[in-house]
Amino acid sequence: MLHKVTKVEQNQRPSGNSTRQTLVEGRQIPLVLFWEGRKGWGLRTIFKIPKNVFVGEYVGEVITFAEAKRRNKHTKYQFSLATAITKLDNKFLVIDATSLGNETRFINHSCNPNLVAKLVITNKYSEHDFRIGFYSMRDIEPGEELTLNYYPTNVKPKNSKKGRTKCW
Ligand SMILES: C[S@@+](CC[C@H](N)C(=O)[O-])C[C@H]1O[C@@H](n2cnc3c(N)ncnc32)[C@H](O)[C@@H]1O
Repeated sequence: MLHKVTKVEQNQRPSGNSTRQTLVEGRQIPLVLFWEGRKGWGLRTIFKIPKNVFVGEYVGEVITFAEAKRRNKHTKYQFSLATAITKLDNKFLVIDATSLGNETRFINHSCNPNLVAKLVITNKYSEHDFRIGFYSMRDIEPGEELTLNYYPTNVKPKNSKKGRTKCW
């Protein structure tokens, strides 16, 4: 699974409602796990979430792309950072939530998502100290499923044909 990481957050203000600050403070919104039929489990909110609010952090084992490929039967909960700046010794990194993770691994894909993934640099002295936060792209109504576009614009999902992306 590839996710679109749209923004690198650096040089945050020391105070104020910055992306980094909200991520470090942790999730403040109650979410529920919901059976979404053919999609499997999904996450829903029970309260309204305003636009630009931190919703959750994608956590798991941080592994190399090579190790992720080695685990190829268990890729469902792998969050690839291939499109971001996080190259380490020329190896792309992946966050694997298969064995260690939280509720954000149940967020399903949509071409019309209500969340966006942001790469948040948490240490101003090191670009390698990063975390992945999910933020609301718009107001999200109570009961709505939380969704993310898994695919960056430059990556075609397996089901795409000649640039046409099948959208769920
Ligand atoms: C990160 S998991 C999301 C949680 C998953 N639904 C579960 O029950 O564990 C990604 C997997 O969910 C399923 N999935 C996610 N979005 C979907 C969608 N829009 N339509 C169908 N299946 C979807 C696919 O099986 C995908 O490999």
